[in-house]
Amino acid sequence: MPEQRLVLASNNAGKIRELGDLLAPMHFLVEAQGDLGVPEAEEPAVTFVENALIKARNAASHTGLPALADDSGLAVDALDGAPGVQSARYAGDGASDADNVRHLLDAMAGIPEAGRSAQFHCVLVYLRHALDPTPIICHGVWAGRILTEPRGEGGFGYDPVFWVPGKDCSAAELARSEKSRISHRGKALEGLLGSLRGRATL
Ligand SMILES: O=c1nc[nH]c2c1ncn2[C@H]1C[C@H](O)[C@@H](COP(=O)(O)OP(=O)(O)OP(=O)(O)O)O1
Ligand SMILES: [Mg+2]
Repeated sequence: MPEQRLVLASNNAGKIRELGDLLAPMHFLVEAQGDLGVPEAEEPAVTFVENALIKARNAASHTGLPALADDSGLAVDALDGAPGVQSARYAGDGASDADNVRHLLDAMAGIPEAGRSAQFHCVLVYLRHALDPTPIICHGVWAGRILTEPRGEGGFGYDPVFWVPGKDCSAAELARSEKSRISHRGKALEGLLGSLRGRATL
């Protein structure tokens, strides 16, 4: 089968790595939007699904290619779901992963272990073209707990402070393949690939 080009509507190197791994067995030639000159989209919405649609449509309209976007983040129960869709800019515009992690640990100072439950969410949107009226939309959730100090060198974002129950380590201490098997992103992509396989045309 010939390879179908697909633009990944993300500028996050960690996501691009993980999505690339997971898409490798499919007949896609995956290209990151940054390599195709796609300008970054604003993410003005209050839901992951709306932001993911905006990012996918932006990439599809600038390239004329099918596009896959990922809008994701961390929801902490003790913070009423924050940082949520603000996860990437929790410590302010242009914040680094380390800045955001520190801001989160400060916001949760003094909260005991039993009150530190949290979930990662990932919404993936696949558009065949910018005006595709039937996007594929998949949502994956990963439940865990927020540590009091970072642990591990792998992954990205909030992985060093996300404790994975059942694995007894942080998400940053998991092998990349193991994280992808159980993560919010891995689960969302599993759903997406199932929907794509059921379609006559990609
Ligand atoms: O598996 C994950 N492990 C750790 N942290 C994670 C993960 N998945 C999302 N996150 C965090 C990173 C960022 O703080 C926010 C996503 O924000 P989000 O706007 O979707 O992505 P982004 O701005 O980094 O890249 P882009 O919009 O170009 O795809 O949630
Ligand atoms: Mg973003």
